[in-house]
Order: sequence, then structure tokens, then C-alpha cells
Amino acid sequence: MGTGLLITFEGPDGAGKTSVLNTLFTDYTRRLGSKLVTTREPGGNKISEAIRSIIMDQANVEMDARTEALLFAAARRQHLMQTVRPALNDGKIVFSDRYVDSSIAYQGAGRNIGEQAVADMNQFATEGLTPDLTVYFDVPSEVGLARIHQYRSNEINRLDDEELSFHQRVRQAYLKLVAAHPERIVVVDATQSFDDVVHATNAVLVDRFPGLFN
Ligand SMILES: Nc1ncnc2c1ncn2[C@@H]1O[C@H](COP(=O)(O)OP(=O)(O)OP(=O)(O)O)[C@@H](O)[C@H]1O
Ligand SMILES: Cc1cn([C@H]2C[C@H](O)[C@@H](COP(=O)(O)O)O2)c(=O)[nH]c1=O
Repeated sequence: MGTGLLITFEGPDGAGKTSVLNTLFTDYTRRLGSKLVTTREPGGNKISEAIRSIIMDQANVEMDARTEALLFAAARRQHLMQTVRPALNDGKIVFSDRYVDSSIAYQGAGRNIGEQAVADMNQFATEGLTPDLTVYFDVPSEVGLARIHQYRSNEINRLDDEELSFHQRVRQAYLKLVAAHPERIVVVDATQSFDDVVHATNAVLVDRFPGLFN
């Protein structure tokens, strides 16, 4: 049984994580084949995707902030047990579009529940499984939201819909996480052109894991 690698991708809405991840996944799969797995939170399997639908549903305006945090943690737990851990135990490299840092930023700071309280709850959900590397795509909230409204207006979810100050608290919380975990989190300037962001992300991965992605 091998020990794989967990690499997470984080950032405010519209930072470009998913697009960059898809591009790199296609590229790296040519070299790594099925050793590389890509997944997302909340989601990645049937139960977690079902929880995702409840969380994202724009009709669920009455959802309490702690309920939301618990649902994200429940989806994460199922994702970890059914998707991430088995892959890591198989020695795979798992790219996850979001993980615990998202809950700390969005629920802890965005919803004002408290970053430490959310971190503690996720310690229970994950039993402390920490990514080997986190790539954080940094973009001012206004830029990320403008991209979503310009290019993805048919896919706006309940969280995208929040007011600007919510998204600004999210970004500030991410920047605090970067400062607190410089050994784990590497920042990519996501205001650059798409190709430059892909290039910069590739450089981070090649630098951190020599010989694996190049
Ligand atoms: N560097 C970039 N410059 C301009 N547009 C970009 C850039 N990166 C991504 N986009 C566009 O912005 C939109 C949002 O990108 P994407 O869905 O990848 O972001 P995301 O970080 O995954 O957002 P979310 O977390 O809200 O799903 C897409 O339409 C994408 O094509
Ligand atoms: C994991 C996680 C996610 N969120 C938020 C962040 C986004 O607004 C959505 C997910 O949408 P995406 O298009 O898949 O990025 O959910 C959150 O608030 N808390 C979390 O733990």
C-alpha cells in the first residue's frame, strides 16, 4: 500500500482554479495516466454530490450558517473516506478542487462563525489529514466575481450570490492562512492571463515535486 500525495487548489470564486486544474490534469495525465486523480469539494461521489446540491441550491435561502458549515464538513468526510483516502492508499496523486481551507475562509470568515471553530470541526471530519501542498489562486474579490458574471452567469450558486463584503472576508481569511502556513500554501497571482496562471502553477508543482510533473 503506497502513500500518495494530496494537492489542493484554493481561492475565491472566479479565481480560475477549475479551469487551470482541468488544463493541467489533461497535460499531466499524458505522463502519469491513472496515477493522477482529480476531484472536487463539495462532491466527488454520489453522497457528497447530493449534499452539494442542497448547499448550492439558490432556493435554500433559509439555511443557517452552522448548518452550512456542517454540511460542507459532512460532504468532506464522505469524500475523504470514499474517494480521497482510497486513492492515497493506492499511491495516487489526488488533485482536489477545494478542501478544508475553503471552509475556514467561507464559513469561518465569510459567514462569521469563527475560523478556529470551523478548523476544529474539520479536524474531527478529516482526522487531521492535511494536504501535502496547497496552491492558492489569489484574485481580488471584484475580479473573481466579474469573471463569474461575465463568463459563467448560467452557473451562479448560492455562495456566489453573496454580497461583496462576504467575498472580501473570504479573501482576507485566505491571505491569513497563507501567512500562517507558508510551508504548505503557495500563492499564484491569478490576475495574470490564463496561460500565465497555468504556467505559474506548473512551475510551483515542478519545483515542489521534482521529476513528477516534468
Ligand atoms: N486568468 C484568467 N483570466 C481571465 N478569465 C479567466 C482566468 N481564469 C479563468 N477565467 C475565466 O473565469 C471564469 C471562472 O473560472 P473558474 O470556473 O475556473 O474559476 P474557479 O476558481 O473554479 O471559480 P469557482 O470556485 O467559483 O468555481 C471562467 O469562465 C474562466 O474561463
Ligand atoms: C469546499 C467548500 C466550498 N465552499 C464554496 C466555495 C464556492 O462558492 C462553492 C463551491 O463552488 P465551486 O464552483 O465548486 O468552487 O462552495 C464553501 O463555502 N465551503 C467549503 O468548504
